[in-house]
Amino acid sequence: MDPFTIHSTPSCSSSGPSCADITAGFIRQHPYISILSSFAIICLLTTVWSTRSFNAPRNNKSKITQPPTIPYMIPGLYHGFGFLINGLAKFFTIILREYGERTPFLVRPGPMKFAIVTDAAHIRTVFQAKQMSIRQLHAQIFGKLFGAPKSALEVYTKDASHLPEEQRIEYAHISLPRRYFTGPHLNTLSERYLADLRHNLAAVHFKEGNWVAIEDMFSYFQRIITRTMIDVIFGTKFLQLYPRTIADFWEFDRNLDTFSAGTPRFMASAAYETRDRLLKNFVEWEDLMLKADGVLDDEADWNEWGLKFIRARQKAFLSMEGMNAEARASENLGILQGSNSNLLPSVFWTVFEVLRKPSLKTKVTKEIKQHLASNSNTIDISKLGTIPLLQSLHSEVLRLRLATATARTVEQTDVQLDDQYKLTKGTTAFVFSRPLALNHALWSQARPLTVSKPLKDFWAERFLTADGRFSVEGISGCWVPFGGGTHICPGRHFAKNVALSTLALLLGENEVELVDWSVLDEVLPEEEGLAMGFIRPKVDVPVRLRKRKGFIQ
Ligand code: HEM
Repeated sequence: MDPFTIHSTPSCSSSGPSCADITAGFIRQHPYISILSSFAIICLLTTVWSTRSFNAPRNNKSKITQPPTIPYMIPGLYHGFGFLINGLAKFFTIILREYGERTPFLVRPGPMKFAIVTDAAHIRTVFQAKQMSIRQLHAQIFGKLFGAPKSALEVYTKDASHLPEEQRIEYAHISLPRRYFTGPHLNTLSERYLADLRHNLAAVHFKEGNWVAIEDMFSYFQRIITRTMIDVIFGTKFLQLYPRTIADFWEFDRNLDTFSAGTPRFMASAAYETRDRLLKNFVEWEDLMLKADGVLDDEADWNEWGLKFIRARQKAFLSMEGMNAEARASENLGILQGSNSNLLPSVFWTVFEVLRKPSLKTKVTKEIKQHLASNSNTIDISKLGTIPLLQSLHSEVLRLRLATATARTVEQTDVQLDDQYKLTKGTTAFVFSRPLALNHALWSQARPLTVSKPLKDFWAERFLTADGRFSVEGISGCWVPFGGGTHICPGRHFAKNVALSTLALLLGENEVELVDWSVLDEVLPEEEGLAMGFIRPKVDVPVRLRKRKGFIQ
């Protein structure tokens, strides 16, 4: 065949069928084309319309309305697709990166309505509003993330005000942690942590006089500190029975987004199997505890089955209708996650920042030496937590290296955010710690001294006042790593004690050095917009440790 011959193709000519006829015939033969093109047109129009309404200036300023909804493509589904494919953390990260400057606004993954607030006054309102609660969110979290059975979810949402206090979920979630993570209980708990950490460090490999190389400080901390936290909270029996828990927990934690997006089991079977194993172990462990004579009523702050706090919770759950063994196991998985997930990076970055700045290391070591317990060369944890420099160091780590999210849902009447916007029933407001932590205008207005160094940089002294005191006065609205209001993290004092006593133990009882200074520039990723989670070191940080003879002199 002549390669240059132009072959005839169906064309629109005056003699043959018209263009419209050909198109109509084609569409009749392929009806899905018309459905797809109608859908594309609807999406296009919806995008144009929703973008215009999001950007439109507010004409009627006297009318209080809901915040605008960020642009979307598909009516009814709104932003549901992005939510499903990305999971909660990535979804919010993308949204904050794009619209973070324009809050408050609404995001709507399908039937849910989320409000994003970053203004300090709005956040105060959200934390304090009586009409907002955490109930709906808890039902979601325990159902989706921690695998609670459907039959238990009502416990989180139904009104239990007619029941005795001990049979309400708030008793286990608010009253008990407040009681057992403060005052004398906090001291016992923190001492226990320090003793167990010392024991676990010694058990690994430390001998006086020998340098021990650690290839990656982050995974080393993951193993040793998670072990210590589990020994303290759930007792030493737990890891004896289920030694795989540490690895399983971090595998579970890595997959939180999979669970929050509601990914079906067949698409993430390994993640679900890991969670099943953790839950099964908690069920079995509790069963053994309940069979052990007198353990549940033991008044000691700690025994080999864990903290009194855990036993008191188990007892409370046993009296609540719907909280069966599986539901109690998900609650324990929640405690395992809540007590380790953010804690680990906070300890890692605290130690890392001190090790990489020799002048800070010298100052911190001097403070630790000055605050040893009287008459002995051991660490006095309650004193440690009052040293201004260490308090500031810890707060700065939480400000810059963690990204926490807190949420509350409007239960009944509207909540007025300001003279323009309100949140209506069913809206869940999200507060993210990180956009606030990096908001220069807010910090400089609240306390100008805090921005003497750029907020994107780590500055251990940021929270010190001109006369050297530690204070969050004026800046508490921009620093919310622990959430706020009634549900503010009850473990925050313990978290501080853990981070600072780990640092003091490492520096005081050991010599610790970074091995490879050349990796320092590569450790920190650019994670400005991260909405939830923590800044993970990009490369391994090798260190070496040598046990001192006694405590540092
Ligand atoms: C640096 C470490 C930690 C951070 C950044 C952190 C952060 C948070 C945040 C943001 C919340 C939600 C607060 C709210 O809704 O307003 C929370 C709740 C909670 N945290 Fe922590 N947390 C840490 C360590 C711990 C530890 C060590 C424990 C216990 C041993 C703990 C126990 C809890 C509990 C039980 C809740 C639930 C409170 C409730 O629902 O009322 N946390 N935490």
